[in-house]
Amino acid sequence: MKILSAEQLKEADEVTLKNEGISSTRLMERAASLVFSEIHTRLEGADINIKIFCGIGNNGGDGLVVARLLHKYGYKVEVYVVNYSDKRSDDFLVNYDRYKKESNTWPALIKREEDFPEISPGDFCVDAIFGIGLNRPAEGWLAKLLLHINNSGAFCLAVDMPSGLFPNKVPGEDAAVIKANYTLTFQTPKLVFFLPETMKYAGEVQVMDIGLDRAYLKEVKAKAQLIGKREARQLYKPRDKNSHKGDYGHTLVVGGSYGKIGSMVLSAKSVLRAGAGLCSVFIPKCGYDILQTSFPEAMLITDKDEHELTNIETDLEPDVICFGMGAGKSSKTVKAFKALLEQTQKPMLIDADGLNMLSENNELLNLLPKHSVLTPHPKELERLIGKWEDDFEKMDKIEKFTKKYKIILVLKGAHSFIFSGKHTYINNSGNPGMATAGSGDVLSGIIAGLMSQEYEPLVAAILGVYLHGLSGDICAEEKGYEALISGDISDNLGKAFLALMNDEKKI
Ligand SMILES: NC(=O)C1=CN([C@@H]2O[C@H](COP(=O)(O)OP(=O)(O)OC[C@H]3O[C@@H](n4cnc5c(N)ncnc54)[C@H](OP(=O)(O)O)[C@@H]3O)[C@@H](O)[C@H]2O)[C@@H](O)CC1
Ligand SMILES: [K+]
Repeated sequence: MKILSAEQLKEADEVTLKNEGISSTRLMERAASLVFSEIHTRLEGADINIKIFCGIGNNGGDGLVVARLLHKYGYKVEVYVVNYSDKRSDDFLVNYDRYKKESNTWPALIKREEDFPEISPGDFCVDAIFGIGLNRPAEGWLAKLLLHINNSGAFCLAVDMPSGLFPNKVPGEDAAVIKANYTLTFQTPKLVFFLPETMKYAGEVQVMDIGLDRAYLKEVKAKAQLIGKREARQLYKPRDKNSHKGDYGHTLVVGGSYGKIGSMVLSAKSVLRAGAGLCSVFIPKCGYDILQTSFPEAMLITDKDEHELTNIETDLEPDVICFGMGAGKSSKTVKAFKALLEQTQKPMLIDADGLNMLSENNELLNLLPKHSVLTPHPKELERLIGKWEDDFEKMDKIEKFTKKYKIILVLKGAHSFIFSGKHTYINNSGNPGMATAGSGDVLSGIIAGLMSQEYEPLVAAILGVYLHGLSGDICAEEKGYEALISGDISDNLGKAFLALMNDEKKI
């Protein structure tokens, strides 16, 4: 699903009005009616106090439509107009009158702290103060109102965006922003719902299709795309019945050092679980028994050194090399890595200590084969590209980095981001149970395993990250977050492939 900017959404709004020949009031009615339906479906006529806070722009107009419809259906509604300015939008005014007519009451006006209503923890608040039109931080009594809603302990549903959250930048540290429990957002998700610094504000997000112009939505160039099951499924290549293991490629997994052979077991297993035809493993001698015993499906080659990688020599011609897990970064290993890079033309997957070696020996970056996939977590990323001010600057820096070295970068996190230089893809599978040792080793194996099956590196990265998260979701259903360990993610990858093609299953 495309993630559009506020400017693009406004343009889509205008194109829709023109092409459908409808008024903006009609479009507001359509959008806000969906919000009402969603609330009505969930509350089922419950006898609770609903407090609706409306700004004076179009987000406030949406709030007034919701208020009118809830009132009509017999809900106990109190409406507060947050009077931060006298410049009311036309559709706000239309719906202000409609609300008054429907309810025979005047909404309460909030223009200073003394006007704040008491909010009980059992109340249901609707935040329709600001949407995508926020252009400066909320200040003074307005900021206090946002915090008053947050501190009330009441359930808060945000319309389109939590108020105080900018669509295109990170709010300052002391900024007042609504912390919504739930956000019903119009047409496309907003980028800030997925960035580590801002994702806490939106709570659970649901996208409402308000029927903006299809042709516009199809044509518009989105800066980022959200990857859910539908998008991931389109990337999957079904197997030909008449095929053999040679058709699914050969991955060579290189890494490991004394005490860190487990990471190699996890990566290598995941290579085959992801469907690669063959998997060879190159490790220091000390890992021989461990690997042969725990993963007999792999072919094994050892370094001359007992404890670390010193010379990665093989006669193999793998389709992809997955490098770095548990490798350490001694000077001997750096030398071996350099020699490996010099011999390799095909895109590689580089993870963990492979990334750390790149950060400490920048000249190696120039040796990376084109379209290689790097899979850092935020700390490894910082070592690679330096510090950033906020998530937006981080994204800019990553874009430049990926363009400069012609690589693909997977930034691991609650929502992993995949950067191709031109586009950004945001993964929407996975859960907090996956924050566990070895989870990244499994991901490297999955992506490399897909690369060896002739998935383009970018496609392998996007599909691999999605499947990794989906498998984690399946594991979490069975085991809960705490007990989930990374071997489970690898072992359940088969179920993830099945779930990818299965509409009936919830995940
Ligand atoms: N996209 C679509 O297709 C549809 C969109 N719809 C809805 O429209 C919403 C966007 O509405 P909107 O443009 O009127 O902006 P909104 O967020 O209500 O802000 C209002 C005004 O607040 C002001 N202001 C800003 N910051 C401020 C501050 N810190 N402190 C004080 N004032 C501040 C600023 O005015 P300024 O003072 O800068 O002139 C701004 O214009 C969108 O989120 C969705 O809910 C649907 O109805 C239908 C389909
Ligand atoms: K809002």
